Amino acid sequence: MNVAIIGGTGYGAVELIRFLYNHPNVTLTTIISHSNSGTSFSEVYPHLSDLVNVEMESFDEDQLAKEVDLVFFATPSNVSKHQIPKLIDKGIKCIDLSGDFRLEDHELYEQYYGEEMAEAKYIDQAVYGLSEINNESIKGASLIANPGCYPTATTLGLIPVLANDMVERKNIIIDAKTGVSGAGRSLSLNTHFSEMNENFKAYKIGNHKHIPEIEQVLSKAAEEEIQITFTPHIVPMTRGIMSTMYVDLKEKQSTNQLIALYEDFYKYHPFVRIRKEGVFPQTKEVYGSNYCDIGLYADQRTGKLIIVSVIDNLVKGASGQAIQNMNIMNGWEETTGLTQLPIYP
Ligand SMILES: NC(=O)C1=CN([C@@H]2O[C@H](COP(=O)(O)OP(=O)(O)OC[C@H]3O[C@@H](n4cnc5c(N)ncnc54)[C@H](OP(=O)(O)O)[C@@H]3O)[C@@H](O)[C@H]2O)C=CC1
Ligand SMILES: CC(=O)N[C@@H](CCC(=O)OP(=O)(O)O)C(=O)O
Repeated sequence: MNVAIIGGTGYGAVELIRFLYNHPNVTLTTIISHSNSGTSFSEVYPHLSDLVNVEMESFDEDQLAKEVDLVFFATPSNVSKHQIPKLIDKGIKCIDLSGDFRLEDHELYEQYYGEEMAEAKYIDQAVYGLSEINNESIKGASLIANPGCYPTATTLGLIPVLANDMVERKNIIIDAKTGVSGAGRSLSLNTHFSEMNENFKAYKIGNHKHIPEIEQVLSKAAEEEIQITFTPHIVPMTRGIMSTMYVDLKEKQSTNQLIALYEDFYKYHPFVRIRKEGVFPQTKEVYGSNYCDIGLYADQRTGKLIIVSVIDNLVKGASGQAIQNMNIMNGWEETTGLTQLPIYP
C-alpha cells in the first residue's frame, strides 16, 4: 500500500517515517512539506541520509489521489480540517495526528481551538483512534482522529475502573508531565533551552485543549458525564509522558485485585503492560516504543486509587498509535512495524 505524510518536516512526521521504514506492507511514496517542497527529506534530517531519499512536494489532492491509498496528517491544529475533506471525497483514507476531528461538540472545539470546527459531515465520519478501546470501529473507518498524547496515557489508565463502575465520578485528578518534544519542532520561548533546563513548570491550567478530549472519552466509557481536574507540566526531557491519576474507590479493593482487573481488561492488547504490585512505570521504560505502561496503588488509608501511566508522546501518543490504527483499519496484525524494543538507557 502506498502512503503519504503531510507536515513532512515535523517531529510527528519523522517518527512516522522511522516506523514506516520497517513496515512490510507499506511504501512511503510521498512527503508533503509546505515549507520545504523541492528539498530532499534527508537534507532536513541528515540522520536519514541514504535511507529516505524522497523529494518533498506541495499539497495537491489530485496528485495524491493518483499516488497513494492513505495519508497521515502530522500538521498543527486547524490545518487538516481544510485538506482532509478533499482527500476523503476522492476515496483516500486519512489518519489525522492533530486535534481537528477529535471533538464532537463544535462549541467546545471553538473554545479550545479558537476556530470553527470541520464540517459536520466529516466529523461524523471520523473515528476516535484510541486503538485498544475503539478497535471495532477503527476496522471500518476511512478517517481516524488519532488521540492526543495526554489523552492516550490518561484514558488508558482510567477506563478500566470507570467502565467497571468502581470509582466515584467526581474528584478525578490528573497530574500529567510531558517532555519538550510534545510541543513540536517549531521554536518557542516556552521550550527554549534556558527556559527549560533545570526547570519544571505547570502550564495551561484549566484551559488545555486536552480537557474536553479526555472528558469526552471518559464520559463514553463511564456512560455518564465526567469532569476532570487536569494539570499538565513540562519537564526538561525530550520524550515521555507520565500521567498520575487520583480517584476515589467506591469500595475497598486491594492493589492486587485492581492489577488483576487491569490485566484482564487489556489481555488482548499487546501494547498495554501492567506492572506488578509495588512497581511503577518510568518514562524511560517505554522510550521509542508504542507501549503504554501502567502501575497501580490502592491506598487503604485514604480509599484512593493512584494510577501511573506512561507513554512515549511521539509513539503511542502520536505516530506509533497512528500506525497501529492503520494496521487495524487494514486488517493487518496490530503490531506490524511496531515491534522495536524500547531504547534503554
Ligand atoms: N509532538 C507530539 O508529541 C504530539 C503531537 N501531536 C500532534 O501532531 C501534529 C504534529 O505535531 P508535531 O509533529 O509535533 O509538530 P511540529 O511542529 O514538529 O510539525 C508540524 C509540521 O506541520 C507543518 N506545518 C506547520 N504549519 C503548517 C501549516 N500552516 N500548513 C501546513 N503544514 C504546516 C510543518 O512541516 P512542513 O513545513 O514540512 O510542512 C511542521 O513542521 C500536531 O497537530 C500535534 O499537536 C499529537 C500527539 C503528540
Ligand atoms: C509541551 C507541549 O506544549 N505539549 C503540547 C502537547 C499537545 C499536543 O501535541 O496535542 P495535540 O495533538 O492535541 O495537538 C501541549 O500541551 O499543547
